[in-house]
Amino acid sequence: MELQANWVMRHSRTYNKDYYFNTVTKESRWDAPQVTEHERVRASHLLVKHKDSRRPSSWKEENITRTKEEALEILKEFQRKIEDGEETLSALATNHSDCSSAKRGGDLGHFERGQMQKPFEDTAFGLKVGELSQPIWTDSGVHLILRTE
Ligand SMILES: O=C(N[C@H](Cc1nc2ccccc2[nH]1)C(=O)O)c1cc2ccccc2s1
Repeated sequence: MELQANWVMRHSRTYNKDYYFNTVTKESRWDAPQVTEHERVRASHLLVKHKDSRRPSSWKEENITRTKEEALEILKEFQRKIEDGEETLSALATNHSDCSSAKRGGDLGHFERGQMQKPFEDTAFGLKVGELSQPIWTDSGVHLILRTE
């Protein structure tokens, strides 16, 4: 089982059982300190909506009529540019994201679990800082997510 940083398992001869020792704080415990996953993350995203999106409208386009397939093709082209280092997600989100966060380079700020649509949350919490997601679908459309904190 993964231990939190600086914790090591030791064996107590007095009680003949294992205990846990923090090499930095010198604290010792009988119970293993569980790894608590990060409580909140910060992420930016680029959203391409389609005609069946929850709100098929954006600052860019009053009435969005593209199909889901077209939205995905558009997003995959953005993904290629970001992965090739040709463009940044922030620059592409500013000009092309159908989310109002486009005005902030796609930055959504910090959020905890329970705040965003589940597929988005699960993907964001599964990313390492600096990692870009694959295209993911929510009721809003198809997104690329970049975890920033
Ligand atoms: O829900 C929003 N915008 C929707 C589109 C959308 N749907 C999302 C679903 C998950 C994460 C971000 C998402 N953005 C819209 O503009 O139709 C948000 C905009 C902003 C702006 C700043 C910070 C948070 C948010 S959440």
